[in-house]
Amino acid sequence: MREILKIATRKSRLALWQAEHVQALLEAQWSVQVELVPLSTRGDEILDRSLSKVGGKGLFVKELELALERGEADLAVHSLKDVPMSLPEGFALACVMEREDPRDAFVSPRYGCLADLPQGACVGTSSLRRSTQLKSLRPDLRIEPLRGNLDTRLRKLDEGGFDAIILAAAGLLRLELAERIRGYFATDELIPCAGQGALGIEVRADRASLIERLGTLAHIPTAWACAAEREVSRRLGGSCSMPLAAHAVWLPAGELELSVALGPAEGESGPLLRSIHRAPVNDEGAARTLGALAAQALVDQGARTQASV
Ligand SMILES: NCc1[nH]cc(CCC(=O)O)c1CC(=O)O
Repeated sequence: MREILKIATRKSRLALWQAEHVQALLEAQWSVQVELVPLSTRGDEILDRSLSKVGGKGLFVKELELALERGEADLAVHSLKDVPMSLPEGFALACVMEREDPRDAFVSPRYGCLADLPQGACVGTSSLRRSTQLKSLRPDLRIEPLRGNLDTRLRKLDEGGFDAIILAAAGLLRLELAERIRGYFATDELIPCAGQGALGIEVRADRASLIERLGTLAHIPTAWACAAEREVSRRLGGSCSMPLAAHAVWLPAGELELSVALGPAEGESGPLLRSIHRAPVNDEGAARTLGALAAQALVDQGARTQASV
């Protein structure tokens, strides 16, 4: 009988797309049958409050980890940016896959880009990272909360609640909603979140042979870039209540360039701190060292570290 592998996934259209993507790759590469186990998570259920107030990134992955723990699923496919910097004891990130477009996208029925928006226009986003960077680009804008899965957010835009909204391009591209994108923010203008656009596969840490086999899905340039980005967040005690942006790009000759930005904590005022670092990177350790340097530069500029989550 063929081996059966089960993928735990959230039920949103994007999560299901991502799980089906991994399902197709695994079925094509290994002689296995792959089934999806769709689950509801607290992050999907709580829609009326800002995520930073209700417990952060872990909300999207907790239920999936329970399914792994109970043996009801073998792997969980996550948007890497929703995965906490330190996984709970007993779990491991088996691989990071090739990144989709990491940029943030400008979505609007009327306007082509940020510069087109009239004075005081209303932009929807619930991401502190996006709102602090937007305010620094356009202090006049009114930024209003916008939660829910991609379809919900687009519907709220269509209902006329906002002049524009900002979404990760990756999600829109995966769901074939590219025609909604009016423009892309350059990654040094609106710096993406650590891991944006990449998928991570989580397993139980005791599944050594599964972890080894999943190495075939890994994309090393993405994995190392994301290792640098995630290290910044880990060093600063990253949770999503922290308006932290971290994005690394490969330069010719194997150099990695890491851009970071950190805004004031929610409800506080202060400057948007920024820093750029670059180093030759030949392994994951060197990528993390680059991340640690960038985190230290933010601390030197006055960033406070939070208790680790
Ligand atoms: N925070 C929710 C979330 N998690 C992953 C994506 C999009 C896909 C990705 O960045 O990998 C999104 C939507 C968004 O931020 O617009």
